[in-house]
Amino acid sequence: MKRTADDAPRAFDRAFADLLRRRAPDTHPRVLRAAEQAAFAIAEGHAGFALADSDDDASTLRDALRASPWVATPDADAAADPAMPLVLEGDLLYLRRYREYERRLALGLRRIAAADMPDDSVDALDPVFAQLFPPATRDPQQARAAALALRHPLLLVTGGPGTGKTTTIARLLILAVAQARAAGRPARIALAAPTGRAAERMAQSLRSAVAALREAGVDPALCDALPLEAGTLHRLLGTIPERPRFRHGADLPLAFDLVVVDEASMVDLPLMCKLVEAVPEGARLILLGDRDQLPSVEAGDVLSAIADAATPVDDIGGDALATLATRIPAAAGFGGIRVELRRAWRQSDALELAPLATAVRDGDADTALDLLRGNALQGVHFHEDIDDPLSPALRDSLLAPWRMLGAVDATSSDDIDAALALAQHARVLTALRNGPQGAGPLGARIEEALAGAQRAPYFHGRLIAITENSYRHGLFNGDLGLCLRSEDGTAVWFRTAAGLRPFHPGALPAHAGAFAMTVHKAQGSEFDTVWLQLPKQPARTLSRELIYTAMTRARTTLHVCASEAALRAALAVRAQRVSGLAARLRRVSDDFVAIR
Ligand SMILES: Nc1ncnc2c1ncn2[C@@H]1O[C@H](COP(=O)(O)OP(=O)(O)OP(=O)(O)O)[C@@H](O)[C@H]1O
Repeated sequence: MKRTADDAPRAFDRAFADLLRRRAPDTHPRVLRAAEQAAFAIAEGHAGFALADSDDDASTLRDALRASPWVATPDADAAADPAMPLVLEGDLLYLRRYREYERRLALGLRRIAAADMPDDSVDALDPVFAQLFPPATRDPQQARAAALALRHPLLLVTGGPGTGKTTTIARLLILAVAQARAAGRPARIALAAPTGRAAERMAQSLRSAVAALREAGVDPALCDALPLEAGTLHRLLGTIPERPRFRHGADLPLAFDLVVVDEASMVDLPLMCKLVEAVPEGARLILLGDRDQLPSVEAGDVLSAIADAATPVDDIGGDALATLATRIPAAAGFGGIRVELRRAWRQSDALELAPLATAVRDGDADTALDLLRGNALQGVHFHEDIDDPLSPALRDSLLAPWRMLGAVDATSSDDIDAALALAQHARVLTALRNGPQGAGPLGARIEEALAGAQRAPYFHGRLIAITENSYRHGLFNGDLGLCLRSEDGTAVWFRTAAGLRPFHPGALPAHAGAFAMTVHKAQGSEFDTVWLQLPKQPARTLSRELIYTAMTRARTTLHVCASEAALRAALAVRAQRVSGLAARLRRVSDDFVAIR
């Protein structure tokens, strides 16, 4: 991926290069340019700058960097000299800080994956396993994932929407609890996700999966031992006000034996590093996610890199737990195991998304356009060349659910609860924040259409979203609030962990209008109806992962407003990130396998 004029480094990146030049005026301009690119790479979501992307000849640049006093060239596992701001490893130039995150993350993952697991016999668990995964109706990948978790400390469970990740985790946790009980150990389990919304969704799906298992006759004592709450990773690790570091880390590990992280594709490099370092010796880590979704906005496409380095498992056969739970030799990987769930189980008569999602994921624009234009997919509507969801043809159906909010009576908590559900029913998703098809201006125009140009800032029926975590309020990034007027004045209502709660608008943490939001912000959420509005002109943020993520947020109805040109441009781009993590995990794996 060659860089183009519109992804030029920012003033900040230039200032960094300038600082190096002022400190050592004889620094080669080539090195300064590369330093600027390494700083800019972080802003673009990469872990480092690939020399192959430079305008300079890569081998001349490599030599210049090696000769520079600003550039450390340590061994893969060794810490870089803190006096040097840049690190060159292979053909990647890193800012030292991010190289250290990547190195520490690789070491941490290797440590977790190499841990000895108690060599419990699993024979006693056979009846539970048979009950959880009745052989006649079992999805073999789901059963494998659950069985492998008994003997592997590092497991990735990947798959698209509705492939049964939560269903599998519920069963896997029951098995893990049964395993711990049989061995007389406590089962200390933590459930976490990168955002409050994703954590809440994880907990909800898990609760309903466990309720179904209970109904199906699974031992209530096992069901009762499962955690029913999930929190954000920040909460799990323990934020310290005004400080970037967490309470838990290598020196104060988490007090859990099994940590399960949902929506792991959203976790960035620094956070994954801190999480992994806080996982105690001998504990298990399970990462769940959809690797085709947009990676985190911040540096790293961490889940993809770990998945690439992990050993894929889909060929161990047999029906018995003991066979399935075999420890897989880590010959080709670093000890991490990956099970990919492929079958989509969610039955929705309303929305037939799978063929379109697959075409988008594979970047097959011809098929995607045929499917959209053919109008044959249940629940999917294509509005070709429409660059405004408020245009006369669409306006009424877009606004209909939100117009009903105007009539809500804010005195009855049942009505408020129903209104909050209704408010969350539909959402406009955009690729951009600004510009005519950006979330900001579109959201403002929706508000105007609902409440007029002279509207009160917190008009009755306005939907807002919290944009920061506030433990004090019990409100988290992505939480949705509905503004309602009553005799007592205007209040913004939220569903919090403590139930339905009103807040005074002036007392809220940072927030923004929420009728329209960017796809990035919508990650980890789902809506009955999604209106995806693409920009009129092809834009840099477009990628097939962005379109895939947006489309898979829809539960029953998907409207796509786009031109052929914008769709084709988006599907031609993969949101891939430059990262040394997979290579680092594979390289260390050689030593690791030799040691084992
Ligand atoms: N093996 C199975 N047999 C029957 N139904 C299944 C099976 N696995 C999953 N399901 C059903 O499919 C639906 C989706 O499953 P689940 O919520 O576990 O998927 P998920 O991968 O976690 O989805 P998402 O990422 O979209 O939340 C649920 O209704 C679940 O009951």
